[in-house]
Amino acid sequence: AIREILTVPDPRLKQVSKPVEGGVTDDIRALMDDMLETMYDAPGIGLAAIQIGVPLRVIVMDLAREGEEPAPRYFVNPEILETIEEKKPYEEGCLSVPDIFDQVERSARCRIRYLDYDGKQVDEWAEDLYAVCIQHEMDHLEGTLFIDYLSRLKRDRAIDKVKKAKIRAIRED
Ligand SMILES: O=C(O)C[C@@H](Cc1ccccc1)C(=O)SCC(=O)c1ccccc1
Ligand SMILES: [Zn+2]
Repeated sequence: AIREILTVPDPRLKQVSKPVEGGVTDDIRALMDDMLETMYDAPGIGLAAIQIGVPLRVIVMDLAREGEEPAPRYFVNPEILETIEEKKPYEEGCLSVPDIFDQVERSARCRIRYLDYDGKQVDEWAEDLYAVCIQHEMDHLEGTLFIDYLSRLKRDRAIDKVKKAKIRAIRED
């Protein structure tokens, strides 16, 4: 089912998400199915469970472009084990900070470990957009948004713009 995506300044987005206990159960898989459906509908390329109000360490992602075969990825209890020194800037967006885009620098490559949809442990290196997106999503699990890396002025302006857009949307209904 498509779930509501929380947007700033919702305080729930600042929660630190808890690890999934008891492995990848059918309930966790049902949650990830809803997350993926919600992400595709937005549309987006990633989603953390806290963005639909579930404070669990679960992430979904699909980096496939328009017209390409969907390539869904599922991450349960993901950890970043290593990052390299080299940093790269990228123009990021966030479904919880709609219509705001700004440059953020992150490690160019990182080594991640997680449980996949079937509960199997995966340990792999991420680079390019995969590295950018997984670091963005992992931040969500710590209650951190990409606008937290911007200046206070830019962050406050972004939050104000999202607030105003929400009020406009309510008036138009
Ligand atoms: O809020 C999120 O986690 C989703 C976010 C992920 C992300 C995007 C860009 C850089 C880092 C992380 C988004 O998907 S924002 C929407 C977006 O970037 C996009 C939407 C449609 C097609 C392609 C990109
Ligand atoms: Zn985000």
